Amino acid sequence: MSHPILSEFDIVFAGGGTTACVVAGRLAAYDPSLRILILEAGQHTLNKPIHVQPSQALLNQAPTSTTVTFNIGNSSPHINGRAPIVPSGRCVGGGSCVNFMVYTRAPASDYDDWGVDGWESENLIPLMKKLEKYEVQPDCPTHGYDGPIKVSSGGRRTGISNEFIQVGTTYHKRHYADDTEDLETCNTYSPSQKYIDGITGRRSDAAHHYVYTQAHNLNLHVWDGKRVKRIIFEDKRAVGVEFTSDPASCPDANQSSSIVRASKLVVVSAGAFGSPTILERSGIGAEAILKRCGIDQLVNLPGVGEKYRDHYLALVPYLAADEIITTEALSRGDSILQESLTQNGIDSKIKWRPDDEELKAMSPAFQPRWKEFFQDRPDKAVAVFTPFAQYFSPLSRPRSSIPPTRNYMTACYYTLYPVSAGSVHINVTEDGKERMDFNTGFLDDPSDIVLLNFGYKKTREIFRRMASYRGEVAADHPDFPEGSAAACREASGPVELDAPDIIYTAEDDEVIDRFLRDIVQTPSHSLGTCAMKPEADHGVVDARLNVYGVSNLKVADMSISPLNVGANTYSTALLIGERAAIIIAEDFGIGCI
Ligand SMILES: Cc1cc2nc3c(=O)[nH]c(=O)nc-3n(C[C@H](O)[C@H](O)[C@H](O)COP(=O)(O)OP(=O)(O)OC[C@H]3O[C@@H](n4cnc5c(N)ncnc54)[C@H](O)[C@@H]3O)c2cc1C
Repeated sequence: MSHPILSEFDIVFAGGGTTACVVAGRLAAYDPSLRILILEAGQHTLNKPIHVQPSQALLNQAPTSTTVTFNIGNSSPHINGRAPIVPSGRCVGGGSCVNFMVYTRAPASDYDDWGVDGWESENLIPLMKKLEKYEVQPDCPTHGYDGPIKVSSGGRRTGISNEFIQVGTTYHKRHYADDTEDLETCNTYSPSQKYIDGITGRRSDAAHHYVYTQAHNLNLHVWDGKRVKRIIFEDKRAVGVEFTSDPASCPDANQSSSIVRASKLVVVSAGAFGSPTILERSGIGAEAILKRCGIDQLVNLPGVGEKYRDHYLALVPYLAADEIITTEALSRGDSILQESLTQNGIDSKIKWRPDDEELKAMSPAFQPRWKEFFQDRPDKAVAVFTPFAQYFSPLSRPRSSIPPTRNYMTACYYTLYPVSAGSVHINVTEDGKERMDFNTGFLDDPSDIVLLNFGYKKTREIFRRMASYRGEVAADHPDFPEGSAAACREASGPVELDAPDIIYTAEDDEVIDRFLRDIVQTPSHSLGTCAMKPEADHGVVDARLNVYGVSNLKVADMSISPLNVGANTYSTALLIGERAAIIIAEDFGIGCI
């Protein structure tokens, strides 16, 4: 089939999300004569309130939203037969323009664990500093102060964050620190900072801070609403990209294919879902998968689409006192205080590690994982606990009606290094249509439910001691048997700090596990499907991000992360972008700033 050849560029990016914007923006600044094209399935984000105003973040996840893709996983018995939904960004700037702006960074040792030349933490820390402007506190040695990405408290803090810290440092007996994002500290209560510009109150995303700032550069092009089908090769050398209009973001556009040529490089940067599927459509992947889709194999890389990883999130709401400040009005669409426009409702947290007593109280199914992975690594947290100052129902339980108007607070906790892993591949249905074959792997390994179970109990103990606690939202908690000491109900106030912990029976534990398998969901931290590791170890790209077996083709986004990271993933996506820009500049002999 022949396609019209539109044009030629030096570099073409397949996908224009977080990492692509960092790489393209940096390269355009390093060498303004480079002809760069970004092909992005979603639409432009420039100055659109839904993307720049923090309080509107959740609107991107409304059921009718076209700014995210709702990736639907296969149903699994480990989550009670549910087909989980994992949103990912679909717009210029990708996840960075729709995410929840929670600022966390992985321990430096996570990057050393990757074991990849040039990606050791000592090489990456200068890049972490280069990318950020830490507005919270001056003179912190691991933070940056001149970078494009602003980090602040978001201004006004919601009422419950101090209560969470107060109970954490007394009842939960952990210390407090102003900053636990120094790449080392964990198990310490702290404020939670945000990817929000403290001066303008706007979201700090990759599109506005790397690409739209280069608007004067006529060699940097962004074509939105363009879905990349595959990479075009000549003798295993990537020379171009075939694309159509994206049917979701441009439903009325002509769907015929076009080709654009890349004289120097194609960078696949379509995220943990888009990147492996573009490679597979281009003939790069496992033989059996390509064969079932009728695609001729160009390179046998069985690692493509494998080892999908995420974090596991539970959202458990509580009733809260009438007099506190929440962001409840935002979710109801009520008129809100001007200061709340720059909020995301998350103001404190702990990156938690269990102590001996807590470990003893958990099911022994977690012990081998603790010993093998966590015990001797004091900088690795097992989960993040954070209070959210409004009602938040799990993705799996859409409520038919808005909950009664009153104040709520939600315990959000997510586990950081689950053992379970999944996969992302293409498949073709009987009617010849392509669909994604996506296994999340959620809770496949028995050790993973243990931490979620204990997280429910521990966050409940913390929440029921917070001054604003007024009981549980029973419909969104486990349905404990009648007479259980754990039964959920409305309360007139908190229990005393030294009140005894709730005692759960074996039957209660089963109910909690069933509940968690019903509600566990993604925090949208998908990664790992085009891993940067040796080819023999099912790797897809080498240390310089080159796809094995072909030339002029790199992958740069969260899909290259060879292992999970102990943090929300925007920080790592930005970091991969900064490192990729340097690698490409070096390949091209361009000096970097
Ligand atoms: C709803 C949500 C909330 C999150 N909250 C937080 C948070 O609070 N804090 C945090 O640190 N992290 C958060 N994250 C995670 C973080 O934003 C992501 O890890 C990060 O943005 C991923 O960057 P990426 O470059 O790998 O992929 P993306 O930013 O997803 O970019 C991939 C881009 O490729 C495009 N694409 C895909 N396929 C194609 C194709 N075939 N053709 C053309 N384009 C294609 C997509 O439209 C997308 O724009 C959140 C993510 C989401 C989705």
